[in-house]
Amino acid sequence: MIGLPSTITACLFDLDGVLTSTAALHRQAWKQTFDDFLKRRDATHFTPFTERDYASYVDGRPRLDGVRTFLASRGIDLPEGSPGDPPDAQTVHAVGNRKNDLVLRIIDEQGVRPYPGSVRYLEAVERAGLAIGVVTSSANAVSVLAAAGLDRFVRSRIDGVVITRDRLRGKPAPDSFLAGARELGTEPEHAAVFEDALAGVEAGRAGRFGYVVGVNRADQADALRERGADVVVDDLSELLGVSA
Ligand SMILES: O=P(O)(O)OC[C@H]1O[C@@H](O)[C@H](O)[C@@H](O)[C@@H]1O
Repeated sequence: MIGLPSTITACLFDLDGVLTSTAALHRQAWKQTFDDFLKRRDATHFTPFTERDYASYVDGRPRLDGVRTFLASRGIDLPEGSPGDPPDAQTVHAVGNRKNDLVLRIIDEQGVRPYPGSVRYLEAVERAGLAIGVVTSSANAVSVLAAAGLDRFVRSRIDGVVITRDRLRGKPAPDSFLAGARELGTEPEHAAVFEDALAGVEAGRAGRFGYVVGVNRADQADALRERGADVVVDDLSELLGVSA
């Protein structure tokens, strides 16, 4: 038993914070990036980037959407710029590049760890014969999946690179999850979404997926439920041995 309704034939997992512990590394890199940016822009009125800012404006969204959404929340509008902008330029792309340099350095230093409960859950899902896909906004998913040794489970992957290439709207829009379901040949009503980010749970609800599992890694169980999670767990292993 894997804790899902019997109508579910496919599972779409977010990556950072659901399968691997990399969500905390992204949060750390974003905080440093935005705090440096805000201080440099106006040191006198500096108000730090908070956990709440991360959950509301950045978590789960594609990198550049995170930059735009957070800066808009502070009334800051930067030119888009272009992908090759140097990290110290005053553009949306440059801020994104700065964060990416930093997160890659942090990942390199601290390593990528899959949650043991998530590995056990993936094994159980595989044994139960359900299809497995990963749907993440991160453009670094290929290397993170490989470093965590999880690529062997994954039949389809929609990531930040695919989202940009195919011009999909990022989470909280449902497009990336809908693309994941399509790749697995499943209708959304027969697929379950697994998400730790508020924007991701919202995307699962907006796409009318058959079941949305909220994974509570940041003390936000109520908010995950409010955004549309059918069930909230602290770890995927809680679903093992449970019938929904
Ligand atoms: O910067 P990347 O690796 O493309 O990741 C984009 C986003 O990917 C999501 O998985 C994370 O929750 C966000 O924190 C991150 O910003």
